[in-house]
Amino acid sequence: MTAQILDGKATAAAIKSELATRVQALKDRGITPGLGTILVGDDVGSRKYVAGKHRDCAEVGIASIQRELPATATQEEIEAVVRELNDDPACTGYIVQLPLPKGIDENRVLELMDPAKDADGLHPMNLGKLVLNEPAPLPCTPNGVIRLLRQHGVEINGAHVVVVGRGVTIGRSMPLLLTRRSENATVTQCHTGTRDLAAQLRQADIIVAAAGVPHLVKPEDVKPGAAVLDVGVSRGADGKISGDVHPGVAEVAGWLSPNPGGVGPMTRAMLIHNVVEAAEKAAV
Ligand SMILES: Nc1nc2c(c(=O)[nH]1)N[C@@H](CN(C=O)c1ccc(C(=O)N[C@@H](CCC(=O)O)C(=O)O)cc1)CN2
Repeated sequence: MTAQILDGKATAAAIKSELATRVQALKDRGITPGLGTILVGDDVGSRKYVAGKHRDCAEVGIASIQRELPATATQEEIEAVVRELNDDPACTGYIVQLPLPKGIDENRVLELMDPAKDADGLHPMNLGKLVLNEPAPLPCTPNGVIRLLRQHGVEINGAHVVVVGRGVTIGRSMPLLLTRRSENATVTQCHTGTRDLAAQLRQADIIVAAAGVPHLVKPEDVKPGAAVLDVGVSRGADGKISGDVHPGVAEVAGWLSPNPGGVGPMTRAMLIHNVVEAAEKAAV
């Protein structure tokens, strides 16, 4: 078996094209959405991701507001920029690129954001709304995973999904999205404390690998025909990306998201989606 590719690049391009039409409709009413980003430090990956987010903004007609601080920035300096974007009317939504440098209280920074401008869906109020099933911006990577599966006709309803990872940007909220009535999946969440990960993986109809451990998911751990989403990113000294999924999985899985070119572009498309939705909501 050779897996069908879950093409994040093409799917994201189609979503962005539809969003560009909605941005134009807002502009026709005199409203220009603006995405702000706060980047702290010099992590190569974070810098690339933020640059990609601003390229997407230009592509769909959203204004860009970029704030950068050095790795030595203090908690107070970062919080001052958060307050500035909270108060800036040109900034209709923004994100704080994660992770923040060691020693910075990430949660305090996220809590300080105006929840109405939280384009990532990571403010505690918006995560709480997700738990309560109330409308809120959805975390971008988990939402991108679901859109990618739907676009390629992978059955989520009734599927057993194994999520590997418990980080704030995906692992924590992925099960919440998957177990909504609209998705109706059964989820097992695994992490570094899971005793026999391979045994859990072998039960899965869908695997979402977001551990950040290169080639953690091996071909022999995958049920033939399963859908495998490679979310984790480990970057070598040469800047080359290794995903969480061993390349041999392509011979066993029914569907596989490439990395790069899978969930990454979908994360960015879902961010633009959140910015457009927030601007439309504010315009009513
Ligand atoms: N505030 C946030 N921080 C982080 C998030 C997030 O959703 N919000 N998620 C990840 C990183 N991430 C988003 O910021 C992200 C990861 C990957 C990509 C992407 O387009 N990747 C490309 C490859 C790019 C490259 O060459 O390195 C791909 O997969 O094709 C975009 C965004 C952690 N932080």
